[in-house]
Amino acid sequence: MPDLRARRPALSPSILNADFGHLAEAFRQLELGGADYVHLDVMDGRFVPNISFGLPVVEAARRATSLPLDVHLMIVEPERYIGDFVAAGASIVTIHAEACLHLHRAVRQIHETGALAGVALNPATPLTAVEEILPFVDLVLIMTVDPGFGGQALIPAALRKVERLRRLIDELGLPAVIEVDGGVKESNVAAVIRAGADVVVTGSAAFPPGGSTVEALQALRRAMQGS
Ligand SMILES: O=C(CO)[C@@H](O)[C@H](O)COP(=O)(O)O
Ligand SMILES: [Fe+2]
Repeated sequence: MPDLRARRPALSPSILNADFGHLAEAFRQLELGGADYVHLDVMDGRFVPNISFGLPVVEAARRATSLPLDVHLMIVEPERYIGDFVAAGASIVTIHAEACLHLHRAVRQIHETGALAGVALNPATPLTAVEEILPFVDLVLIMTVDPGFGGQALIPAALRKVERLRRLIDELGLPAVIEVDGGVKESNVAAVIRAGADVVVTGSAAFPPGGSTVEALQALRRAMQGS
């Protein structure tokens, strides 16, 4: 399992905006560009209005790359599929607090399967939704857009939530890392890191239409270092 605290700030590009006809090439580009993780956005058409992909793509990703797979489950009742996604190759399984009634049990289930556990919050969900589970998770994912689609603009108010979570985690001395997902690009990634992100997800910024993913990731990394 990856040591989430060893690589900070880390880059977890999402393949949502990649060319699905050439996924193996997308994984190669992410490795060449120096990605730390690969972010896989699983959407069920119920928790979010969009359907993306499921287990076969996670399995294919596992075969195509040695990078740790950071699986973001935007599905209702995620506890029903935790074992399957870990068996498919997920290193980190992140479930939404809004989608899961018994978070404590689900987080324990993720750990029992041998993966790292993350809990995600939508922009309108207050931090109190994760306060009680915070000591038990490896990662908290703060959505800076409403989930469901790539290419949306980051909601600036959501960064204030990242700042508050940073303070809370540091005050309590907890090991959980903060991942920020949605609308992160070269022009705002430094601000996202200054707000307290340990891991940043970039979807559309990692796969610019007609552009180079390797160059995009290198530019993001430079911007991250200038934070
Ligand atoms: O979870 C999601 C969207 O629901 C994200 O991971 C997006 O895939 C990120 O894409 P950009 O906002 O960076 O284009
Ligand atoms: Fe995501």
